[in-house]
Amino acid sequence: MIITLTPNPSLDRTISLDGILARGEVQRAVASHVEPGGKGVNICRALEASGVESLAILPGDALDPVLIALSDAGIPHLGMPIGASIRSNVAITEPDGTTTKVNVPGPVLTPAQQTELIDLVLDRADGAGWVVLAGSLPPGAPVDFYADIIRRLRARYGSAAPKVAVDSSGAPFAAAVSAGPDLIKPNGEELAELTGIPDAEALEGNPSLVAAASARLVAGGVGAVLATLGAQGAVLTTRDGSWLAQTPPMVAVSTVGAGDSSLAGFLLSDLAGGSAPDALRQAAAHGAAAASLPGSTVPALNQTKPSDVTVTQLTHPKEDVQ
Ligand SMILES: O=P(O)(O)OC[C@@]1(O)O[C@H](CO)[C@@H](O)[C@@H]1O
Repeated sequence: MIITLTPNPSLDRTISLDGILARGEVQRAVASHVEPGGKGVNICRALEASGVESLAILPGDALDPVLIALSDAGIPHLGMPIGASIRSNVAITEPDGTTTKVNVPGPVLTPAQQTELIDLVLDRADGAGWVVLAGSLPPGAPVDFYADIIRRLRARYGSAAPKVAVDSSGAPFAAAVSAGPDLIKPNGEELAELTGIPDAEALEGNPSLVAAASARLVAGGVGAVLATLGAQGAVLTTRDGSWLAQTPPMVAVSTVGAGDSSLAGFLLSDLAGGSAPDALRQAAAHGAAAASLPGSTVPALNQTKPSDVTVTQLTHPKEDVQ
């Protein structure tokens, strides 16, 4: 069982253009998709598509379009009523795969609502294999919101605590990293920010540098770093080493949620007893399959092609991981 917490979920609208996005112009879209979203929600959608038991915990009223869509799709979820609408995020995709995304802040969670949400996660985590803390924080939540959950899960369940994965951004991500989660899933930009590397683009294009930066986080107490690098592939770093996964070149349809699908692929392989390189291979296969689908559509395991993924071991100075 995998529990995800999405404290700032969204209704994702993806608008497809048949040309280039023109700022300041009126343009006609050729298609539009609406899906329940937010990183943890997407992860549960991907796990559910592959028959893996999961529960999406999120703030949201029973009649909110996001919760209705989750019910209609048969995604197990637990919504905490907030008396406000879940935000709507917009993505605009161009034929060459370029995706422009605009995310809005979302409804405020009061301190009492934050406590209630955290208690839901702590209570439901009993016996879970993984708890995934995913996405931005809603306005009103303190930066150590995720870090606090990690510490409280470990205080409550001790050696039986579920493993914790985090995918967020900015200060809340950095604070969570300092609590030593079992897995983090940054993209290149987030990894650069977490490790103080000024040139994110140079980092993304250099897998050995990604491995060395990730190794510093592992040395600091993070269990593993799954860095997703878009077309450059993905790099997994653990105390045992680093591996690079690469998929055949492709033109993306929509990259929205590809990172979430990668994390879902990693988790489902890990739950099935896969080795670190196996889990990385499935993560890359899931990410590529997601990018080939419209909107934030998630692939099922049988839509992914792990045999197309090349996994190679990377070297980085051993002292970096001690
Ligand atoms: O604003 P956040 O919480 O950082 O990201 C939200 C979001 O962009 O993440 C998912 C894709 O990863 C989308 O479903 C959703 O709109």
